[in-house]
Amino acid sequence: MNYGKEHVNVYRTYATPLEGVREIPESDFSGKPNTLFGMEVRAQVEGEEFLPSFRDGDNAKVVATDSMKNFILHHAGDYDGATVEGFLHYVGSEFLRTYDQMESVRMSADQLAFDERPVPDGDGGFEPSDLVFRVTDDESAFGEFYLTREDGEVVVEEQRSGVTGLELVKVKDNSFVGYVQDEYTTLPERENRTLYISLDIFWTYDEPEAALGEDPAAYVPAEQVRDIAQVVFHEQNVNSIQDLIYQVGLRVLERFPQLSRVSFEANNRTWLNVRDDMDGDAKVLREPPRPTGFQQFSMDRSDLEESGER
Ligand SMILES: O=c1[nH]c(=O)c2[nH]c(=O)[nH]c2[nH]1
Repeated sequence: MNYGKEHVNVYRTYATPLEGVREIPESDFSGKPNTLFGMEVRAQVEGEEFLPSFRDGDNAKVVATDSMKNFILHHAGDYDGATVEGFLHYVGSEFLRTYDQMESVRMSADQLAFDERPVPDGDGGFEPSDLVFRVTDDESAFGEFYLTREDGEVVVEEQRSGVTGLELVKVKDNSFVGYVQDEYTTLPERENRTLYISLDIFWTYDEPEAALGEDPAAYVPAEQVRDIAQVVFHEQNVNSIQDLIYQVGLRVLERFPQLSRVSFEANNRTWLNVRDDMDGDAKVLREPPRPTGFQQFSMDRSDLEESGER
């Protein structure tokens, strides 16, 4: 039994900048000004006291989902941190502190991305505008907290962070060979395909509080995980999407010892070759027809230890 509000879009200007994150070799991301901090938030609440609203039509304990929306919007103005996860933990905790009938809340959000735009710096070069941003539908940071109350205190039951909606194409140096060949097989083996994937990556911390970003050196920015995926894709000649996401997972666990788990949802969107008379690596490609393949994989630190032993 639960109810809540979703698609609560909130935009906060001049939020706290994210500074002091640890840098990694795969990424030039070292923080962001958060001049424009947007999120699409979802709030889901649970509690035995909501049963009469379902069973008897008695709304005495119901906080209207419209009020939940107002609560989220209002608290975006009071949040003094720099991360999606931090905001979700803050506003989720405030729900539990404000409304006794809420026993637990599941707060999640996708960050709405805005790109800095280059403008002349007056010295012959360019610098990012601090005023004008491009609205994008690029990949976005994701956060989720499931919070409950224990002895009157808010505790974290579950935490998940992520980056979703990555779309990457690698034009060559990907194969897909060696799979089962039987009477149902029509797909030709390919030593050098153009591989197009869409990818969501999720991670959980050993200590869920590290996801808040209050200690930036222990925080894992979605931008850095995105960059790891791109770099591993660039570097490795993989034999499948399965192979690729495993290699990305190892690198993420290696770079961020504060994470206990990383998981993937991949979709194969590889274009189809329409000509076999082109020179060299050149191809002409078209969209693939439905249906589409997917891969899901979850790994923890034991996978990293085993890979070191191989
Ligand atoms: O990377 C891939 N993994 C598969 O399992 C698969 N199956 C398929 O038809 N194409 C692909 N590509």
